[in-house]
Amino acid sequence: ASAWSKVPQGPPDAILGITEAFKADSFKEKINLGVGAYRDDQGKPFVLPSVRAAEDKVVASRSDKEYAGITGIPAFTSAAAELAYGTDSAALKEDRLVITQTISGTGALRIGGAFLERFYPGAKKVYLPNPSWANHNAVFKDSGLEVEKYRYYNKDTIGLDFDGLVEDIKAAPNGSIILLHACAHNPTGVDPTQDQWRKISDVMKEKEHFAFFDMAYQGFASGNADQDAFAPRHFVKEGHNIALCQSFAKNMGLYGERVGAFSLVCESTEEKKRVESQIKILIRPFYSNPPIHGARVASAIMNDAQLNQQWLGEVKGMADRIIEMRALLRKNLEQLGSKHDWSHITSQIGMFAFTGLKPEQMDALAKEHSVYATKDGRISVAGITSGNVQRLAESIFKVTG
Ligand SMILES: Cc1ncc(COP(=O)(O)O)c(CN[C@@H](CCC(=O)O)C(=O)O)c1O
Repeated sequence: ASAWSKVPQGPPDAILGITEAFKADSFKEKINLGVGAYRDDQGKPFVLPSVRAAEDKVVASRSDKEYAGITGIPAFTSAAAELAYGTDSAALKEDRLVITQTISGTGALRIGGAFLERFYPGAKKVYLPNPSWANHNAVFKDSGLEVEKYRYYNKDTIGLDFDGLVEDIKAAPNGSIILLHACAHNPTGVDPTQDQWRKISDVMKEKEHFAFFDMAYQGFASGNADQDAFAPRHFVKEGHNIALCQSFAKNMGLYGERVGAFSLVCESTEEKKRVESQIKILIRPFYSNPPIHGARVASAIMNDAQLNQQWLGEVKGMADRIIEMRALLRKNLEQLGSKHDWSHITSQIGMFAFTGLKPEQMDALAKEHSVYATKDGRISVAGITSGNVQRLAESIFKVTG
């Protein structure tokens, strides 16, 4: 028998599988609200002009194609660190930060998970918000960590279950690893307020928990990169030595270039050196060293004052279009006479709206209306355009009454 005769058929990916179903639909007015990837008002993928300009510079430089170091392109990682932690960060000034380039945000999470599995002194278990990004579970399980949940979302208020969150964080054994979405929570679009983040930081300090931040949407949530990084920066100011995962897929539109970074705030430069040596030992047998093109483009943007300003303006433009589509969808639903309260569509933030629709209603949207999104009721607002918002509202109205 073949070596693989025992290999079982696996299910399609909860998120990426939606695009496959969308592509298979021949209806010309079909709408894809599945994958969290930005689209312009014509529903087309958007390559930021600042990225095109930076890419032209990179190509014109005729650089060689030598290996990068194991932790990637230094000009990229130092700029990524400044973007995330802020130029005035004590961790940067005191040279206490380990940072490595990674294969986008997923790679950052995986390297982080693998490092914690190998070296975390406490329980090898990570607490994820309920719900969280569909891939978090597998990333940490495959890293060899156990996965638990903490309450995050209140389905009755379609808002944050803050009391439940605090209770579960307090109930976790001291020194637990807690995963936190820095901004634009996926899939709910519900973020703690700054005051709630302050409270979470206090509770986690009391419990000596380890804060593991996933920041996949910096700049993309509010349109302001500093505002979106409030939580990790506050935690570092409060003395938490955090882990942080960055993705440049959404805020730079570098999806397929796979540009990201993983960083760890350490106690001292001496500790940083030891930790960095082990991060390199961990990465080397994984993929040895990262791809250079995307990181060079991101570095060319962040290290050039004019391109960086242009980029930040373009990120704000994307965030603004998302916010506008939220308002349009809510308005259309209300104009159709829907009796439901749709205020969460405009109060949520970032790429996604958590509609509150049930799996069978999401199935109906796909089967009867050619509107594709994940079964949990999440819609990628970036897939909404001024051209399809009316049909989308009508479709949602029909399945929710
Ligand atoms: C919270 C969170 N972390 C990490 C990632 C990983 O992004 P990278 O592309 O590896 O940088 C995503 C992307 N989630 C989007 C995109 C599609 C996907 O990978 O699931 C989504 O949820 O639709 C995310 O939403």
